[in-house]
Amino acid sequence: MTKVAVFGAGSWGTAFATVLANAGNQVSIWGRRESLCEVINSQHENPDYLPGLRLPDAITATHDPAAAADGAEAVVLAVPSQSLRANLSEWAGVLPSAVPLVSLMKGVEVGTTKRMSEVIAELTGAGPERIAVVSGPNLAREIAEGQPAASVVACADEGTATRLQKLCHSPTFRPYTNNDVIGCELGGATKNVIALAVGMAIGLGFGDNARASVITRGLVETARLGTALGADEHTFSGLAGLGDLVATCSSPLSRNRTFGEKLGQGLTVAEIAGATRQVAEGVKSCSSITDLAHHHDVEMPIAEHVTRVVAGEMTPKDMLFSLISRSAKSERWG
Ligand SMILES: NC(=O)c1ccc[n+]([C@@H]2O[C@H](COP(=O)([O-])OP(=O)(O)OC[C@H]3O[C@@H](n4cnc5c(N)ncnc54)[C@H](O)[C@@H]3O)[C@@H](O)[C@H]2O)c1
Ligand SMILES: O=P(O)(O)OC[C@H](O)CO
Repeated sequence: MTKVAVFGAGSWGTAFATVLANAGNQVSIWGRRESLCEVINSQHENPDYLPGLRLPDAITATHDPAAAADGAEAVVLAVPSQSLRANLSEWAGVLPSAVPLVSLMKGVEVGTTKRMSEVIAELTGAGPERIAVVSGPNLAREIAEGQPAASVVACADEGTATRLQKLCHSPTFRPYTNNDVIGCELGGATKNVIALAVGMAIGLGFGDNARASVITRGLVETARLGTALGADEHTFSGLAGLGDLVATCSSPLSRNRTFGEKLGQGLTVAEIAGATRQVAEGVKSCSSITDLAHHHDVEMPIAEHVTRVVAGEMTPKDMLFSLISRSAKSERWG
């Protein structure tokens, strides 16, 4: 049986471990809290992130990164984007030197504006043929419940992507390969920011026209940034683009949409963040995505406005009416 290591015992790390186990692999999860690892091993459940769901027997958890990585034929990384650099500095010595490193993360590093695959390359020295990304419409709870979903395994090396595709193709999870790592990562990170805006519209009591308008124009600005950075524009109409954007902006399970909804209802960033242990990546990544847009001279009005709301410089209501009142133009991708 193939062993896969999953670093991160949160919602998605645990749900993706379930996919891997259901696809026939032995999975070792590294968890930050020893007490949670003990509960996963003894009760086959992750009560903090996926309460009430029984995990497959092929999943075990450990607080020891060397034990998690030992003998693994692939290493999956599922920690918050902004902690990845610090985490990899600690783990670099124990990660196997020749196996694929798979990012499940949907964020852009604050300060450096690096995508997660770039942080992985910098910290581990791995080449593009070893670094992959899994991204798509994959709300963790639904996946862990065994509800059907598709996703994308992106890697510059087709052979690596195909091997990883086989590792995670389960009876309910259908992965497609893609060689556009940049597009898949930017699709995943930017949809979180658009979901914040959609959530704000919902929190303000606006209806489906407002949501659909933000989703559609959000996809346009995501593709605009992506193509400026070298992504394939077709990626944005695929699972890691439109697919993930629609799932996230439609689902009450989305942490980013929910965060936006609470902003729209008048709560502050500090109040909302203080009330949850889960990460809403868009709250930090909105500023790095806006920075990326500035560096590449790309117009991203929704991301810009969300960044201002998160920084406390604008209210959600002012944001939506400011977006509407921008100078009128032609509908186009360029
Ligand atoms: N939850 C989903 O539905 C989902 C789906 C696809 C992708 N993702 C992405 O996966 C990544 C992980 O998200 P998640 O949903 O598992 O988040 P989560 O909030 O559910 O869990 C985060 C995990 O990281 C750990 N953690 C927090 N701070 C840490 C630190 N400084 N060092 C190490 N570990 C730390 C937490 O203890 C927890 O185990 C994010 O980038 C997210 O966007 C999530
Ligand atoms: O709960 P969110 O908002 O982090 O979104 C989860 C996934 O990324 C959906 O694909």
